[in-house]
Amino acid sequence: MSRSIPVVVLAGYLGAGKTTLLNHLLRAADGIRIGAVVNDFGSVNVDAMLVAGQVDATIGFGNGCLCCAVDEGELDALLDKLVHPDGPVDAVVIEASGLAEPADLVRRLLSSANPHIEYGGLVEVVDAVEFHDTRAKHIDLDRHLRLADLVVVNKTDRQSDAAAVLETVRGIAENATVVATSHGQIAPGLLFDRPAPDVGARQLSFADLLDHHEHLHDSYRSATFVANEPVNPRLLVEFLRKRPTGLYRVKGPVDFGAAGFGDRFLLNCVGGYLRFRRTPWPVGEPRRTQIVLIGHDADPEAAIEELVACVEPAEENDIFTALRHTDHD
Ligand SMILES: Nc1nc2c(ncn2[C@@H]2O[C@H](COP(=O)(O)OP(=O)(O)OP(=O)(O)O)[C@@H](O)[C@H]2O)c(=O)[nH]1
Repeated sequence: MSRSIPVVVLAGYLGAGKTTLLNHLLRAADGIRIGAVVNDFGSVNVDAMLVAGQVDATIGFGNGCLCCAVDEGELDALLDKLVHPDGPVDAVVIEASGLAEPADLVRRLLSSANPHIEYGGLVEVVDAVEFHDTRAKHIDLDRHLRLADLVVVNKTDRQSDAAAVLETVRGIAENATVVATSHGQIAPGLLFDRPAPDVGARQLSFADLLDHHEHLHDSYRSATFVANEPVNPRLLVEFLRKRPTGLYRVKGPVDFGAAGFGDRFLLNCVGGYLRFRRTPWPVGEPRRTQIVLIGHDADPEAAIEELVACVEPAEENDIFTALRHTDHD
């Protein structure tokens, strides 16, 4: 099966902590090979990463601004070096320069012709200490927060009233997952895939459906929903649209049965982004839905109960709700 490589865009105003967060991800990725696309080589700890065998591909830009440096074609060429089925990386992080417009970068990424790329979310890093000043100086900050799929409120170690900053950010970025950190220490599992558990070919019990994992030290939780009966496309899309904001990523193969023309619909839902990729079921892959839910401050168990309620026969037009969000291979 061809791999899809998540590409995460890391944005935030000058000095918010983007490079610190990237370095943390490179250190803590635990076997996930990250390709880092940066605009300032000097500040990324490339030597240390090479020593630890953690960096497999890094590409820098001469003029310091990714957004200005590449048009759509050039971004594609750049990602082609990093992203192909047998390529050297499992995930890519593009660090936008402090002044870049994140919407441009996301748009360029989404229109990429590279078939192996998967949108991995827009992460906006915010300096908790400078938040009010930055907001006063940059009228675009609120808009950037609203665009973000994940907001990282960083430098909470230096902000005595971090709770107030968090509340303000949550009020602005209503649909984003908001995480408080110091030194950018978010759980890599919030951004990048972990392999789905192998549930084998046996009959699944309700306990299997509720199979979930807590990563207490990582401050994120994941759960896996498995269904052997077809899922109703309308109910699934409604669930995804209304899910709690903390449920950051939802992904995996979905079986809509005859309503889905017997095809496999690969779901990739990150923050406000929702897309299915429709392909025939690969030979040997069991036709069943296997969705992984990854969240921060969210209750995956409650979400799984809602997903159980989506296992329903589809009405004639229900598939159109999913097709509106579907790409063909
Ligand atoms: N106290 C504290 N310092 C931090 C934290 N995160 C980052 N820093 C420091 O803040 C400064 C800026 O961090 P960077 O990671 O370089 O920020 P950036 O967003 O990449 O900056 P630009 O590339 O200039 O836009 C550095 O000196 C970091 O060591 C944090 O959570 N707490």
